[in-house]
Amino acid sequence: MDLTVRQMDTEEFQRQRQEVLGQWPTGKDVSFEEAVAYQKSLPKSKIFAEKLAEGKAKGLTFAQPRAGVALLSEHIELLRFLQDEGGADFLPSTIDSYTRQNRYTEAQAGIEESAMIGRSMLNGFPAVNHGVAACRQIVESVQVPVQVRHGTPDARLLAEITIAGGFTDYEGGGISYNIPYSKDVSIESTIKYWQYVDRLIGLYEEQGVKINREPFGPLTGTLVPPSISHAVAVIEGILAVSQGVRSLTLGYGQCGNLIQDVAALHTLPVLAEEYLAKLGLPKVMITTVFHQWMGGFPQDEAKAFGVISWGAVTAALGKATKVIVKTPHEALGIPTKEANAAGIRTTKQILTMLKDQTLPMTPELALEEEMILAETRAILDRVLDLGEGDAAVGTVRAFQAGVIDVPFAPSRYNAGKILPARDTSGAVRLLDFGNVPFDESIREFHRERIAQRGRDEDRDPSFQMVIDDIYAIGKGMLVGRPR
Ligand SMILES: CC[C@H]1O[C@@H](n2cnc3c(N)ncnc32)[C@H](O)[C@@H]1O
Repeated sequence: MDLTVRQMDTEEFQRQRQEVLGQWPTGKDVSFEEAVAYQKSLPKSKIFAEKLAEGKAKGLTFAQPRAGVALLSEHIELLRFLQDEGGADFLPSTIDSYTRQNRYTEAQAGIEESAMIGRSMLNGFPAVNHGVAACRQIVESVQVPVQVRHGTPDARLLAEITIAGGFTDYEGGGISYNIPYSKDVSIESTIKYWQYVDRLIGLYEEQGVKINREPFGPLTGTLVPPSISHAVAVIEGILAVSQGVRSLTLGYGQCGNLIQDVAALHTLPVLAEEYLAKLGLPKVMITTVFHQWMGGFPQDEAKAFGVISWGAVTAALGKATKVIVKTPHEALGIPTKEANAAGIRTTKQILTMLKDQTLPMTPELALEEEMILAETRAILDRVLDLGEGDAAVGTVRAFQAGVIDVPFAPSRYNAGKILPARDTSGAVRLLDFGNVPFDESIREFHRERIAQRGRDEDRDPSFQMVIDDIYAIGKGMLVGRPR
């Protein structure tokens, strides 16, 4: 395994670059020097890292939707609507599934079909096919910073084109865009692909261009315990900073219990700073992003707004820098622009009402923070041991050993031995620990709380609880109580 966490050398980067820019005709429009000049021509109001820094300093929580459609003019119309009618503080361009799999020929067919039929036949914006000039048209058509949101294991060409196109933030990572999104792609290969992405951004940073990076926190979005998602987020932060990234937004997907989720938001930046320092990496700007519930949603729109609101409350009380907004069409599919804007307005109403409130420190909150810190440190320390100090090598070995194990992940590189279930207060605990390196005191903490739920529900803790929890929110509950 020639994988290493060390910064990619220039020769290797340039060798890959020739291949990457040749993967689709639009790659030929990318010129690094010209793109640096274009990025530097952008007003500060369009630089993601600048606005994030301002929000962090002021203790604000910003709202950002997901959104993407096939054709450029419709995509611009959609983003402007979400900015003007939704009040979005940041805008996305959610990339379609074909592009995420580097299937640009099918993306092209989707564009042509959409133009013919008059509606989007893709589930996102095919940025590679549209190319650099089209991305710049998007950036120049809106007033707020724009981010690339996707799920791409090999995201090298997408990064080249969208960053040259003026996007100032790039989501994803070699773990978080592999394990939840692929079945048969090795972790080593995607870590390497993403080291290219992060090295490209490092080269922009060396030219004075700020590009923020946002590892994908929620992973499978299904009962992922904070320690697992935090371990992945911190590792992807380490991998990115090692390649020259200097601005990170670390993410976490809502689990649903307020105390646990606020504890997760408090501890994530603490852990990132701790491990970046431990590895002697430079200090970087760290912000947080909270994803409103990523699991199954109620079909009923009023109930969906309830779920959206609960996520907004948690983001506000947990002082996340940014919250990713869901829509009342979540259970149905790609939302209309009206539904998407409504989700943002609902969220911003709550963010504004709660901006002067915080959740007080209580013994329960302190205990949750202590547990998340202990659990995540146990995982990260084992990863570094396995890698003999190299976080990249350690990550590959940690997945092989089941030390990092993401619940309900499709990847065959994921052990899939751990089993999460909610305790009686709705906090996500582990019913089965698999091979995650938790000591007896941590295990007892989880076992006792799940046992208490069993007593409350008059049933033995079992896989049935997990199934009930997965369907619970769609049925209007949080904890999947038996009939
Ligand atoms: C990470 C998965 C989330 O992204 C959302 N999503 C995916 N594609 C789009 C899209 N094109 N427009 C709006 N939301 C989208 C989807 O609803 C889900 O909540």
